[in-house]
Amino acid sequence: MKKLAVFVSGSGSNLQAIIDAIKNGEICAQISCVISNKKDAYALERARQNRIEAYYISKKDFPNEIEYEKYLVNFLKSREIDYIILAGFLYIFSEYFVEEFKNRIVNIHPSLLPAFGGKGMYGLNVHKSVIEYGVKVTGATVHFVDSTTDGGPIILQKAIYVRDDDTPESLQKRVLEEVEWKIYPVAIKLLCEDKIEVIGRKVIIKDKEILKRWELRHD
Ligand SMILES: Nc1nc2c(c(=O)[nH]1)N[C@@H](CN(C=O)c1ccc(C(=O)N[C@@H](CCC(=O)O)C(=O)O)cc1)CN2
Ligand SMILES: NCC(=O)N[C@@H]1O[C@H](COP(=O)([O-])[O-])[C@@H](O)[C@H]1O
Repeated sequence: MKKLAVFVSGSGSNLQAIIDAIKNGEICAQISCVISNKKDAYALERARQNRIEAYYISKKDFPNEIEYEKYLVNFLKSREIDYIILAGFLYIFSEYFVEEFKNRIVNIHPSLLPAFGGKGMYGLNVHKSVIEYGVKVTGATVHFVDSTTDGGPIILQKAIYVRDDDTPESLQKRVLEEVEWKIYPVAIKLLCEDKIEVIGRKVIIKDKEILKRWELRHD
């Protein structure tokens, strides 16, 4: 059974979707720990409610970023973590950390990358930019994490239409409910079942049936 570490900074609704998918047997994995860099993140409470080890570990408590990341690497390796799941985690890892877990860190971003990604693009900021730009479709992207910000190989995407009367808040709610909470558990299931192959920037999903079932088929 694969061991997951989930990194969070906020309310943890994506964490909850993953917890629920494990509980209902969709994902065969164990969340070994939840780690947040925000002490008051409700996601930590969600972990505790589900008897998952919850840790507040912040860069602020280390002399610099590299010491923070070295601590995290040792913390994760000592627990023999297989995959690192970023779920609203608002810290950008250096190349050092990413290389320690190459193609074993995934992230969900609330837009159709590469649009509306990069530094400063997180949470409501993304949906504000989407509405201001006037695009007709948006959605979410699950991708591998590399040394860039939001530029890693794309695993899954799903689109929804932007409505004329959407606010950033209404759009965020729909992207979470209709896209994120669906595609992230599917992506993690595929990862844990070794059904994802990465060839350069291309990501091949080796289980077309699950994509069809979740209307994520792309060929
Ligand atoms: N090396 C990588 N690390 C991370 C990635 C990544 O793709 N590569 N994804 C992010 C998550 N993310 C978007 O999906 C993201 C998170 C945070 C930011 C950002 O600009 N953060 C601010 C600080 C925000 C705060 O602390 O309140 C900043 O760094 O100035 C952009 C994108 C996770 N890590
Ligand atoms: N760039 C990263 C980013 O913006 N991530 C976004 O933060 C939110 C976290 O919500 P949650 O804490 O309820 O899962 C989610 O919408 C996720 O896509």
